[in-house]
Amino acid sequence: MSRRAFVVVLDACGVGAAADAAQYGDEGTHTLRHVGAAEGGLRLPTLEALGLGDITPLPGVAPAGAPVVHGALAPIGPGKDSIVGHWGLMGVAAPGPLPSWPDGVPDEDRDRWGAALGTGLIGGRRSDGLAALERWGAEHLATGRPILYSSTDSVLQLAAHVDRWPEAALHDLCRALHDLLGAGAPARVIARPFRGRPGAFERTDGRHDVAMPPPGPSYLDALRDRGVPVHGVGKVADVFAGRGFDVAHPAPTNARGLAETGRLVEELAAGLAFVNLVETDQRYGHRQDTAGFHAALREIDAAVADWLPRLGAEDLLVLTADHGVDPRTEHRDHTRELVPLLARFVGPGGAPARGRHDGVLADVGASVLRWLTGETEPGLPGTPFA
Ligand SMILES: O=P(O)(O)O[C@H]1O[C@H](CO)[C@@H](O)[C@H]1O
Repeated sequence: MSRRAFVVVLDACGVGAAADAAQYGDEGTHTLRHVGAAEGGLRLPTLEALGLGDITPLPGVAPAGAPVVHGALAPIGPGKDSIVGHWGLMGVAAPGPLPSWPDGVPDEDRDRWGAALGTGLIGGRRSDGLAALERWGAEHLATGRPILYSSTDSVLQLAAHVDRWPEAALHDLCRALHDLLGAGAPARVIARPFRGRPGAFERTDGRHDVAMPPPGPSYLDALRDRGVPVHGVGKVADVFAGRGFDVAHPAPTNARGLAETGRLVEELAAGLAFVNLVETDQRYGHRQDTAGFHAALREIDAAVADWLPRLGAEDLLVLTADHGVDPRTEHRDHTRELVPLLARFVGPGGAPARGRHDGVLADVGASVLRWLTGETEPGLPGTPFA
């Protein structure tokens, strides 16, 4: 059997507040609806035809005549960032809240860490990433000390100018900080290299996430145990600390991610391609740039239109997300939301499978395992829809 599965994560494309969103201050959030409202309606003909507008009412997106399997999926553990979202899709939940610094890192900790690393650190506040560059970039250039900042997520970030810190050296420094913090480390320490001059700093494509391994086995491990090849595109292999992946294809931009996915649609002989398309989060979502967000969605829509005719009866395509980043919130952080499910595959009768499936993120991993191997993994959560 040479079955294939493509799971494509449209980063941060939430479809409405999760049941416990109030605990995160995220009542009433709905990323895609509010992006659509801000842009006078979403123009996404391919996703519309698949059934995006059947999942939830969205400005500009009509219900489809014959939607594929579609619904909304809820998170399976605490948190609302990429790492817990991607873990959740593959059946792993964080056992509890992971270390975070929503009020910033205390100065004494920042200075102690900086001394232990031998570099010194500046900043330390909770900050938007681009604002952090403008606030501390000149001081960083003058001192060489990397900029430390936090968010509401279990994340610490180190930003450094490429003239001061080659990207590889910054990646090593993030690994060193993660190791230094040991059991108190966040889920991720993220390297944010940048270039340019004050007032015109810009990030490079050299982002790197140093992540804690998932706290338990995932559907990726279940696939590998059964000899199924697993490919990661974009940051997905990083957020699993590489665990469960045979091949990682870098994709710092959506253009790269879409091109890599198109190539895998063409060439992958068998197995899973697990894809993250980062720009609706990193480039547009956190910046509350709804026009950019919509343009990125339209590029994805066009790519999906290109893939669909190249998929056969042995192929499963899942379009989903990991969390939200609602542009209407006062903060610019992630939002605790349900994520969309659009699953295109041929059902037992030989016709395209149709119908509604509301469940949890882990249903994606359960479906991939069953699609590719015919088996289930009783120790992991999730109900297959395929
Ligand atoms: O503002 P930037 O640096 O993009 O940071 C964002 O990126 C982190 C990882 O997704 C989040 O925790 C959020 O704070």
